[in-house]
Amino acid sequence: MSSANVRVPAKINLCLGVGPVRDDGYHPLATVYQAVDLHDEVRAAVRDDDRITVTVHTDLDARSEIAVVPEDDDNLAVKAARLLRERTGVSAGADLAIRKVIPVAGGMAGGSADAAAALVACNDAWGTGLSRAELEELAAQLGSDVPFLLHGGNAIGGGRGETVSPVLARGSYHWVFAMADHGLSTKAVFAEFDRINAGSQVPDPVVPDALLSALRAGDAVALGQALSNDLTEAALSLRPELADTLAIGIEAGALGAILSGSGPTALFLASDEQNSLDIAFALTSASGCADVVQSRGPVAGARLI
Ligand SMILES: C[C@](O)(CO)[C@H](O)COP(=O)(O)OP(=O)(O)OC[C@H]1O[C@@H](n2ccc(N)nc2=O)[C@H](O)[C@@H]1O
Ligand SMILES: Nc1ncnc2c1ncn2[C@@H]1O[C@H](COP(=O)(O)OP(=O)(O)OP(=O)(O)O)[C@@H](O)[C@H]1O
Repeated sequence: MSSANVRVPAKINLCLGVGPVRDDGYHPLATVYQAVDLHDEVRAAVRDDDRITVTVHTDLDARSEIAVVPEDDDNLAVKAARLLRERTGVSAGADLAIRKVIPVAGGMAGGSADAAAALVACNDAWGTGLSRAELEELAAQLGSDVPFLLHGGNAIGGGRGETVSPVLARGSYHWVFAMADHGLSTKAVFAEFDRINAGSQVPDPVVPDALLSALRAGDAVALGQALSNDLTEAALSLRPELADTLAIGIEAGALGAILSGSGPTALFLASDEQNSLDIAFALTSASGCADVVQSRGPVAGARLI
């Protein structure tokens, strides 16, 4: 029986501009995504019958939220496989096996990553032969972040996050991630953003010029200063202790610190390997911080291995 294995990265948002809520409940975004070296793997094995099953394997048992990754049709990887099957009319089923490393509900698009990986894995295992562009169309239907996880590298995200366009960027960056011991719901953080901004005029979001020129120049110091996230106030309102985590990393010499997407993962830009170690060491003692990971970015998007 044919099978395919795909490696897919987590994402961070170097900036996350959020506009006023749209009629469909989503918010317009202006973001710069970066794919980082923290990967899930998804294997698709073709079945004789038409069932699509999923199993999730992880070493992340220190973080209890792993229990909430569904091993049924609610798993985003299964939804991706079903969508591809509907689109192509293929009749086969698949057994999906996810090796989970990306934190769950951490603001690093873990579920979206598995959906992107499942599209690439099933497209190969079933021999359905859709192009990258065709897979990106399906990806946008699965979630705001999914198209970027196919793309990888650095990219500007528009619309509700699903439109991805290239950005001129140089350099490889050292990141430190502080994973929280409890996830935050993306939906709840956007709802808190609306609550905080009720009655005020939220401007249309933009990608800051300072961030684009820092990336063009490959200037880590300037990038550290340009990092921004419009969901910070909302996420801190729901999880005030994250402010302490951000402060600890800055105190340890980080070039910049922000929450990843809707949080609660906090991310820190380090100047080099030694600075990254110093920040990681300082964070291990932060309360509410379940794990600290050193990483690099950018890396490629979902790829067959
Ligand atoms: C916060 C980010 O991670 C930034 O990259 C993404 O916007 C979230 O992407 P995602 O998890 O793929 O989000 P989706 O599955 O599309 O949406 C989850 C929920 O988040 C809210 N949501 C999401 C994206 C967006 N542009 N506006 C929203 O208001 C909506 O309530 C939605 O029901
Ligand atoms: N394959 C999957 N991996 C993780 N979570 C999944 C998956 N499929 C469905 N889910 C559900 O999606 C919820 C959000 O998980 P996810 O890890 O994608 O959040 P996130 O990283 O905060 O997302 P984002 O950064 O895109 O906002 C989980 O609580 C879980 O119930």
